[in-house]
Amino acid sequence: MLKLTQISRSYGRKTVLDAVSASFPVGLTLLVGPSGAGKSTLLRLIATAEKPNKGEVAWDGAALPGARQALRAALGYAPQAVELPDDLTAREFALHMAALKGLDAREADVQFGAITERIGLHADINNRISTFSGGMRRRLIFAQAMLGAPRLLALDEPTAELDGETAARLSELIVERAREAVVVMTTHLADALAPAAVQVLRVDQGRVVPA
Ligand SMILES: Nc1ncnc2c1ncn2[C@@H]1O[C@H](COP(=O)(O)OP(=O)(O)OP(=O)(O)O)[C@@H](O)[C@H]1O
Repeated sequence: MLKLTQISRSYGRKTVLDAVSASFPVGLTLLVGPSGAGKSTLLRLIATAEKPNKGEVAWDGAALPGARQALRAALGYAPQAVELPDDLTAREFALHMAALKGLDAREADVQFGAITERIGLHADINNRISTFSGGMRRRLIFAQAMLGAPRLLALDEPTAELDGETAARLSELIVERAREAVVVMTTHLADALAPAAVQVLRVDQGRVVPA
């Protein structure tokens, strides 16, 4: 379980999140809200890619920073925009990410094969990332986040830029993982996944409230 208590985050004078409290149990939590509302900011705070100005993040009942390593060890994170190493093949990149997570290389390779098979990327895993389209890059970012069966999965618009069928395949994997993991996902298209979610939270004007 992930818990945020009275979290605030500002950029300069702009307060993006204002004393936000929320709990994220095992299952799928969807974060919705208008563009620029702070959904990605909230996800970066959860993924420890950024620190709040105020407030507390707790994982498994223990507060950060003490619990930061435990949270990171449990984390799979698919940010919205990230620069990928164009010279590597998708598989090389995935194995690099797996090594950073401390996963066994052979096991990670098998997992990467299975995940990419499910999301229609398998035929391309030995191709250089430089040849990848936007949708292929997004699927690769998603696939690396899923390595190691993370107990905490933070996904920023994972189905953006994907066609309906591919988005549905990703969604299936997300829902499967959410059976045993805390999954927090931002989306502009909550309708399709809302029935599978334990909660839908709306981020707007500094607040996070049930949608
Ligand atoms: N590093 C930063 N420096 C300054 N301002 C930032 C930074 N990151 C985010 N912001 C601002 O914080 C606000 C929230 O941005 P965020 O990306 O979290 O919104 P979002 O809800 O994810 O939007 P979208 O749905 O368009 O992805 C925006 O006004 C954005 O300009």
